[in-house]
Amino acid sequence: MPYENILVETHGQVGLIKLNRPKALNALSDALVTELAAAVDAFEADDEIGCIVLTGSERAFAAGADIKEMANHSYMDVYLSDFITKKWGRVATARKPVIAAVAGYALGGGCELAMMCDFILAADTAKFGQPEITIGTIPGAGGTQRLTRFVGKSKAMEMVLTGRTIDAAEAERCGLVSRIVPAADLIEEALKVAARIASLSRPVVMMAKESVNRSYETTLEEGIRFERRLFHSTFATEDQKEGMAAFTEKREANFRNR
Ligand SMILES: CC(C)=CC(=O)SCCNC(=O)CCNC(=O)[C@H](O)C(C)(C)COP(=O)(O)OP(=O)(O)OC[C@H]1O[C@@H](n2cnc3c(N)ncnc32)[C@H](O)[C@@H]1OP(=O)(O)O
Repeated sequence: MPYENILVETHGQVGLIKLNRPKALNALSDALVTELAAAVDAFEADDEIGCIVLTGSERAFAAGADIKEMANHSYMDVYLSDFITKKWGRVATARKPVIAAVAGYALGGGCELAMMCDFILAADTAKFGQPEITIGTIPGAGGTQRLTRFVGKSKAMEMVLTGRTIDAAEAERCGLVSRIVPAADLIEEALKVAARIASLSRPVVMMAKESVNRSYETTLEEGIRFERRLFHSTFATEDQKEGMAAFTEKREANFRNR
């Protein structure tokens, strides 16, 4: 599929998706979100790819849903089409790991998109916020739910009720991002981390991701039971045998994703 609003590259076993509407600060138009979902589908289906990096430009990861496109939607338009449809959430349902590499603005749907990824690497220029309240609406792509789980009720409430934007340092302090890197090194660092993940056992990486994600959806007791079952399952893989043999034999593991 030819893309007009994103750029897609492969770097070894890493798939890179770059949002590319520079004149609109990567505002998430319907066309862009459709292309993004298709690119994630393609990387998920590609056996060569073990990890995905999602990024924007130096100025903006994404400045939110496309306000100009949605401004005149009626209630019936958004209700009947279930606006913020399933394709918005495609990143969140990816089974392969997805890293958000965020520089500049990640606002509204942009912040929500970053939070759908498995973790966020932030450039020192990154700015996060949910400013929907300032344009007469509320977050609609998971912001009130995911942000609260990341940063806790008090900061999420302040951000959602005032639209206040936080910088990279505050985002790191409150656990929204895993770490901050200089803007000039962001993509290189994200690709390096992604390549490391992609070099590990793919099924075991997927189990680890699934288990961490379960912690958001269940009780501690159920989550620990779920983790134990997946932990047991790793012993049915060839890669667990290879990984532990390689440790014992003091050599690099050669995972075969089996
Ligand atoms: C997912 C759901 C349910 C909701 C949402 O996401 S609602 C959107 C939330 N986001 C926002 O409210 C942020 C809107 N943008 C801004 O506040 C500013 O653009 C800025 C603070 C990010 C940057 O300001 P700056 O002065 O540096 O740049 P601008 O001249 O304002 O923007 C450049 C260019 O981009 C267009 N733009 C920016 N954001 C959006 C957007 N979300 N939707 C559509 N277009 C956007 C902006 O209009 C301008 O283009 P023009 O010069 O052609 O008007």
